[in-house]
Amino acid sequence: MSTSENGIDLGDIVELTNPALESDVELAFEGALRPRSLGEFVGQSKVRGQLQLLLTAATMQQRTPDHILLAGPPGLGKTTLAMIVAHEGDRPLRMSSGPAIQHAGDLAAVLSSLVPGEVLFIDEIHRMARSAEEMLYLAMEDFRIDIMVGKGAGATSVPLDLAPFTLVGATTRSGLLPNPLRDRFGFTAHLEFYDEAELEQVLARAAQLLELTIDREALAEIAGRCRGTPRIANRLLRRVRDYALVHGGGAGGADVHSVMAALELYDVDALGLDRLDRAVMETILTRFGGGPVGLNTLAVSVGEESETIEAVVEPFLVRIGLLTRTPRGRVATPQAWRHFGLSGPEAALTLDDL
Ligand SMILES: Nc1ncnc2c1ncn2[C@@H]1O[C@H](COP(=O)(O)OP(=O)(O)OP(=O)(O)O)[C@@H](O)[C@H]1O
Repeated sequence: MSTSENGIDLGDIVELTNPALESDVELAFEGALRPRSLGEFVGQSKVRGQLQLLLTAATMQQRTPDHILLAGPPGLGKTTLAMIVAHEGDRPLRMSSGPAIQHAGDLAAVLSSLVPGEVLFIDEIHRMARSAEEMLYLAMEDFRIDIMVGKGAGATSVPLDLAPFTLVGATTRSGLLPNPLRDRFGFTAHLEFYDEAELEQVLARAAQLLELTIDREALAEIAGRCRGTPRIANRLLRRVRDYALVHGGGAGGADVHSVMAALELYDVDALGLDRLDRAVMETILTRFGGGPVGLNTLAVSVGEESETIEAVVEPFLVRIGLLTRTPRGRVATPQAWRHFGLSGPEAALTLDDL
């Protein structure tokens, strides 16, 4: 089994070839590449500095760190940071998610079994049941919950003390969190998309862990196409590694030509737009004359959940200047018309043309 310089076992990841295990392999791959300390975590320097201060102060005072909310689009490192919070303070970590907490009882079971100082990570915290949310208010503030015993007129609430813990909540939609919950976090970190220099660092680190030889030009080419997102950077790197392996006769090195060929094969264009990004933009441009078009209409037209469009697709398209959000709906920018090789709203097709 091969072990990287950082002591991470990669052999079991590389050796798995059964397609049925592909998603497990992806997960293992993601896990193996996760930075384990704030020092290893690339980019987000402001957030790193803020977290470092919060964690150091808690250690100096020998108390549990304040509750932390991590907000931002998927794949920017929220889960990784939650793990680092636990790891840096040498604290146990419990992982859960909003969709798994559909009743107050689900949350009570988790909270009542926490050990002192434990870090509780709740991913997609905006999707937790309202009744659980209310229980969480008291738990976060007083490390206490009220358990209802009995039913109807005879029901009584019994207070239950909890071990002090740190809640790390992650959300892609911080706007959906009720204010009372948001206010109970001692610190909110807003994660931003990564710039290309940072993504090159993420990729160089991952290539080293994967023992893949790749030059700077090739790293820059991938960095420009990964939507400002480390998860996508790592995923594209994996496809490039496959390509280099197959077409390089097993030598395993990658250059800019193998990067371009691999990414073209997987339909990742020069701006890093993927199939869904392109479907959204082409729908706005060709079916709706460039917009404005409402979110729900757009979602139905491309056959995707409106939540996915809003949280995953749009932030990136807005960031790279292809889309603007207006009160009347989404509008394609002149840059979008150019990128898709169309000459302007007058070139839009009518519905009958499609
Ligand atoms: N700053 C970073 N430096 C290096 N690698 C990173 C960084 N941020 C994220 N990654 C890598 O990107 C992958 C995805 O990160 P992570 O799972 O933490 O994202 P997330 O924000 O929790 O996503 P989601 O919202 O979908 O749960 C991980 O494999 C991690 O190794």
